[in-house]
Amino acid sequence: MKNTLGFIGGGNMGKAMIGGILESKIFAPENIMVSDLNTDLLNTIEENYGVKTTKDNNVLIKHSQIIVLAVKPHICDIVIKEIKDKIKEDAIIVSIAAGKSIEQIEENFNKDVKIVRVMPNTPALVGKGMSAISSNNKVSEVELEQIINIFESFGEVELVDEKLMDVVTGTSGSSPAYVYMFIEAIADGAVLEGMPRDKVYKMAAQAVLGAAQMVLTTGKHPGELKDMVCSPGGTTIEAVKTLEDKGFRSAVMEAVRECVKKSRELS
Ligand SMILES: NC(=O)C1=CN([C@@H]2O[C@H](COP(=O)(O)OP(=O)(O)OC[C@H]3O[C@@H](n4cnc5c(N)ncnc54)[C@H](OP(=O)(O)O)[C@@H]3O)[C@@H](O)[C@H]2O)C=CC1
Ligand SMILES: O=C(O)[C@@H]1CCC=N1
Repeated sequence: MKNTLGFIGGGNMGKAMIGGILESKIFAPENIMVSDLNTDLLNTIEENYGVKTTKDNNVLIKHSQIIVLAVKPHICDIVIKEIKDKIKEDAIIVSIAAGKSIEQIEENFNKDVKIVRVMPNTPALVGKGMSAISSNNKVSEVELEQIINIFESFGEVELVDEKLMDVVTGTSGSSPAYVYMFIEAIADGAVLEGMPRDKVYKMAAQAVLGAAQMVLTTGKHPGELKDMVCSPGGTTIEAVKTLEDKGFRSAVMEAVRECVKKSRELS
């Protein structure tokens, strides 16, 4: 039972985490189990990752010390109902469901359970995840450390006050989607101007990667870094003016706000 990890739900986020964890080698494939309703998906996961799979969530909880709820938020209630009577006392439940509060999960279990709430993101798959973590008071420091180690194996971790979790969803949980749209839009602009499509995604993505790395490593304000690209009377400031005219910042801020609102509604 020790050091066994189970994923209930082998969809996009479950697979991204499994990929990141296996790459870092903190768990051997035979110590990871995935349960899902979809047999084809389980077969693919077993083939690609070499982990154990089952269609029965109660088989999974028997084999796993740490159980990640990686199903859609409304499915969590159904899954908890299914497993709550058989859950072991020392099991740690890790919920990654958007908008599901620790209190709601405790109510669903209706008994003392160790619960950690995490908001990860899909770049976990390539070791560049960002995860925010909160836990209830049943989780010991050692156990929390164990969970932090798992999420640090595929990226960065921040401990946050649970009341900020919905904001985290809008900030790092969902934002990879906004960034992919941004990359796609830069690429489409380049194609419009005659660049072959096979080159544009690399160019746009590498620029985004490098810019993000600049924010993380220089400690400079993003505005200062932007100013460093804008030569006086040059090309970039023309682009910046157009983005301002079209409401780029406001659109992104509104998008984050709507995302956070939806996450709050889920609770
Ligand atoms: N995707 C992301 O970027 C992120 C997602 N999350 C959270 O992760 C959770 C999963 O999201 P995501 O991976 O995108 O969703 P997916 O729909 O891709 O994956 C969920 C998986 O769970 C399966 N499932 C449904 N019911 C059950 C059940 N009763 N028992 C076992 N498995 C079941 C689904 O099967 P089927 O499709 O057949 O229903 C599906 O394969 C959500 O709560 C989301 O809020 C958090 C951070 C980021
Ligand atoms: O779209 C969603 O609901 C999930 C939560 C964060 C990212 N994807």
